[in-house]
Amino acid sequence: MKEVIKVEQLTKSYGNFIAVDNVSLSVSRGMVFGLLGANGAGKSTTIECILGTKNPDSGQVSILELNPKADRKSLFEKVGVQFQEMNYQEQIKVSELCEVTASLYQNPLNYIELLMEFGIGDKQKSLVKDLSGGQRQRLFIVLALIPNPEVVFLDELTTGLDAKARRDVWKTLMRLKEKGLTILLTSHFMDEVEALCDRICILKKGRIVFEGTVLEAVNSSPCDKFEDAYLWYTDEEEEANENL
Ligand SMILES: Nc1ncnc2c1ncn2[C@@H]1O[C@H](COP(=O)(O)OP(=O)(O)OP(=O)(O)O)[C@@H](O)[C@H]1O
Repeated sequence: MKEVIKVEQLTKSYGNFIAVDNVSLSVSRGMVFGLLGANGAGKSTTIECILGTKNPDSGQVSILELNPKADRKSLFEKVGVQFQEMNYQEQIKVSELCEVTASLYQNPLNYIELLMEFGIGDKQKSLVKDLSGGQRQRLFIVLALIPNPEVVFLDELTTGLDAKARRDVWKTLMRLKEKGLTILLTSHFMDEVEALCDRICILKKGRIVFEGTVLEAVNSSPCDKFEDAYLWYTDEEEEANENL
C-alpha cells in the first residue's frame, strides 16, 4: 500500500463559517508531510476530520485504507497522535502515564528508551504536572510513539522546545522515518519544515494554496528563501507590513 493517508474534497464548517474548504491530499508510506498555514487556517480541523474526531460536512478520508470512524478499533494500534493538551490525574508520574499508555497496546515501544531519546529520561519519577512546558511537549511526543504506530500525527511538533530539544526531536523523527514511519505534522517553524518535510500543503483560510515540495514552493514563488515563499503564499508578509 502506497497511500497511508488519503483525503478527498474534505469540507468542514462551523455554523456558516467554512473552516476547511474542499481539501484533497495524499501521504505515502515513510513520508513526512507538513500541513502548514497561519493560525486559524484550518490545520487542526483537517487533522481532526482525518482522525475521525470531527465529522466533515463532505468528502472522503482514509488512513491505511481504513475508515477512521468505522474502523476505529483496527486503527487504534496503528495510529499515534500527539496532543497539545491532555487530561491526566493530578498526581500521576511520567513513568506511570507511560506505563498506562503502553498497557493499551499489543506491541508498545520501550518508553524508557523513548524518554531518554527525547531528553527526559531523568524525569520518570516526576509528576507530569511538574514538568516544564517543553518537557511536557516532549512527553506528549513520546506518548504518541509508544504504540509503535505506522503513522503519527504531530500537531505543532516543537512549539515551546529549546533549540537543542528541537534538533533532538528532528533526529529521532528522521530515524523513525527511515524505519518506515509515516508522519503528518503541523509546524509554524519553517526551518523545521525544510529540515523534515518531503512534501507540504499550505492552507489559507481553509483552502489549499500550495501542495508540493519545499523546493517547488520556492521555485513557484518570486522568493529565494522558503520562509519568504511561505509568507508570500499565505500573504502574512503583506498583512504584517500593513500593521507596521
Ligand atoms: N469548535 C469550533 N467552533 C467554531 N469555530 C471553530 C471551532 N474550531 C475551530 N474553529 C475555527 O475554525 C478555523 C480553523 O481552526 P483550526 O483550529 O483548524 O486552525 P489551525 O490552522 O489549526 O490554527 P492554529 O495554527 O492556531 O492551531 C478558525 O477560524 C477557528 O476559529
